[in-house]
Amino acid sequence: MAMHQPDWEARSPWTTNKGISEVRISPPKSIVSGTIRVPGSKSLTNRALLIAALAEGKSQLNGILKSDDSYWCIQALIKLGVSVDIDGETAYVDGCGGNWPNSSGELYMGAAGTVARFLPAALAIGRGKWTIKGSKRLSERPLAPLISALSAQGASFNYLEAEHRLPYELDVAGLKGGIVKLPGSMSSQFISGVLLAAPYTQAPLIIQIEGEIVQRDYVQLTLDMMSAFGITPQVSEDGQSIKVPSGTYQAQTLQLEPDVSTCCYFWALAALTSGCVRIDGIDARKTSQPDIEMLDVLERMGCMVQRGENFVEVQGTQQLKGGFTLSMKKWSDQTLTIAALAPFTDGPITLTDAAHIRHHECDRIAAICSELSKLGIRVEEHQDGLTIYPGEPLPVLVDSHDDHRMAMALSLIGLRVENIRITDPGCVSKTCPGFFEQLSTLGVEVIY
Ligand SMILES: O=C(O)C1=C[C@@H](OP(=O)(O)O)[C@@H](O)[C@H](O)C1
Ligand SMILES: C=C(OP(=O)(O)O)C(=O)O
Repeated sequence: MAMHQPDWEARSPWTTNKGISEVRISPPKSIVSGTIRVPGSKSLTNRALLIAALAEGKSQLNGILKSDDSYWCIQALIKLGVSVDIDGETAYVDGCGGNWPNSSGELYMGAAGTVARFLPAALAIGRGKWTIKGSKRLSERPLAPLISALSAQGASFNYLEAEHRLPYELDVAGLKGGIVKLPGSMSSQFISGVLLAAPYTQAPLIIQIEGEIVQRDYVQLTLDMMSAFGITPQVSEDGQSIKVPSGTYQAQTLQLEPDVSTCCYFWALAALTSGCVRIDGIDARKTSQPDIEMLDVLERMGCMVQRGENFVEVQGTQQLKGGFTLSMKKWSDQTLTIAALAPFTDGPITLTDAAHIRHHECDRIAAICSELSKLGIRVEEHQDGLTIYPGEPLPVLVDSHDDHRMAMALSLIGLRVENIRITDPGCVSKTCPGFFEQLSTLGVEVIY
């Protein structure tokens, strides 16, 4: 069967494993017990970078993620004329105060949904003409609701290939403000994207959200980051309307949290190996990153979880429990992780409310069903999720679909079964370039 070809152009200089066609994963030879540090959150990094670029003054962002998604965000900001200096995991951003120094050029978004959805509104507050391009997959991912909202606000989109898709030319001369209506059922990122630029519209802006929002907590992450830089929007009691005051973000020095979505693979590792993995730098009771919900599910499966003030430790168990249904609406990035844990539990697991992940880095529902089937695991595909049955995976070659989360989730199968082969391990660099290295540090056999 033909495997998905990587989109090499979207891999940044921060990628790892470039050109390596497959990786082979086998279980650790001894009990896993370790403490690790996980790189900064993609969601926090790209929000903080963009807000710092729009702010007045010089921000210092500590603990940034250095991955493809943040690289393309930084490159776009540099092309807009903002100075961004990286020293280790710290970014120094000299904000433009809402006046982009440059007004034209070509901007490449890589494969980053956050960049493609956050940047257009921020560009549209200024005057200029930009050509916006992205990876092949990003060019298939939905943008229409954001484009309609920005068009009604005064931005003009000229599509170079297909309507409402990347690549396009963007002609901008400021955003009017007032009421903006946006649906939230396809992606929360459209709402975050408009919010981030909203303090700079000509009149104060009010977002009216039509219907429900998937992964709503990511909108809260946006609101929290805006507040940290001095602009605090008001949210109506029912959560459907958000009023953003006019103003200018003020530069900050911030410490960003580790990426909880990445942490989940390592907590799942402990779960699957009866091992113990502690991750420093996370306070489970305080973080707003939605994927922290994974800890409750691991407990439900029988793991022991210790939530410390600045760490989370997961201790696995001999037999994981299954036999339940979970809604993934609020934290759907972990759908694939749970699907990879499910074969090793004692009962079927059904994951629901995740239809929108068909529009992520790949059609994630179809992709995970296809790869679990290749592994000999019984799965049923639903429009909005899947059911996975317990089983014994076969040692076969599986396809990462050029999707970091497919690769990281599928690698969990190799913690229980010798010689699980995964194509294109380099795709993890979208959010965690050091993923396989860290697996290996914890004693997992990783062979290229
Ligand atoms: O705003 C963000 O940082 C994100 C929002 C979510 O996307 P959608 O709301 O598009 O599903 C999530 O899946 C993605 O990994 C990060
Ligand atoms: C959906 C994801 O990414 P993006 O920011 O490209 O939407 C993801 O990281 O799982």
